[in-house]
Amino acid sequence: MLPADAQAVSPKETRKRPLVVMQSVSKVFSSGTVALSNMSLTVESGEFVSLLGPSGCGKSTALRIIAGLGDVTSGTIDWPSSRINSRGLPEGDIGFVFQEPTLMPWKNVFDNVHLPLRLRRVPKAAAHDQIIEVLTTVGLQDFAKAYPRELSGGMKMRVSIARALVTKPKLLLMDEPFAALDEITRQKLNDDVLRLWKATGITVIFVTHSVFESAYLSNRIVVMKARPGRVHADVPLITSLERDAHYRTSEEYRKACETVSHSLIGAINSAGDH
Ligand SMILES: Nc1ncnc2c1ncn2[C@@H]1O[C@H](COP(=O)(O)OP(=O)(O)OP(=O)(O)O)[C@@H](O)[C@H]1O
Repeated sequence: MLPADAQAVSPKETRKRPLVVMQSVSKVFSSGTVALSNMSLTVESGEFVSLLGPSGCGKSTALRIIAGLGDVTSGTIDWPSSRINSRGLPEGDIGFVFQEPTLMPWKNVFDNVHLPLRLRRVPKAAAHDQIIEVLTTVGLQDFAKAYPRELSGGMKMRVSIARALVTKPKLLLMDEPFAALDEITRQKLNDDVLRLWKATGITVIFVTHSVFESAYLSNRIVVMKARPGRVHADVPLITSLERDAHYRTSEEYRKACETVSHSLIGAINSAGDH
């Protein structure tokens, strides 16, 4: 007979288990700025969630708090399906991709990607296969010896993604990673991230200003509003269509963009209302 707790969880429910639960989180900086007020958000394993909202609505603050890069003023962050380490973060790590690639210019691509493993005292030789594997995943296997100055903006961002993935995290947090790139490169990287997400089953929380980007990538968009930052709407985006070049010109994508755009306008118009 199964133990009682095993009986209580069907396989479907196991898949749907929350990975991270933010409950009534508020963040007030020492300047007095209320960046977040009573923000609640549950993200389940395997979701691709975008946080979308106007500048200053607290998207980056929320992401940094989830990553353990900042503390909360009140409220809680829980990881119901993970073992927690001494820093209050889930074991198995979190990958973080910033808006800037933040590579070390004096190190080559291989060494830049090695960094998170080096911090865990994994020597280069032992990490070799893992690093080449993740570079292959982002299409940079032939650039392991190149230096950041020899790479395009899109390639540098791929290195940054490889560095975030090299520890095989369960959760990938991306803070407007492609905002500084040209449209074509951005679309290519959007496709790469989607491919990675599908291949690995990783959970992604993606911060963006772009309605079009969020509607292309996500299966759920959390629209935020400002003054103070909080959730305005939670928009599920379910489609049977493959997210590819055809999807970008489909009626379904156009409708998704329209729905999300209306929600964002509502968030902007009601900012400051309580
Ligand atoms: N370290 C900090 N100290 C004081 N105020 C801060 C700090 N970081 C962010 N803020 C303020 O908190 C609010 C939310 O900022 P945050 O960067 O989270 O918003 P955002 O939605 O990510 O904005 P953007 O889209 O412009 O990056 C803003 O008013 C910002 O000025």
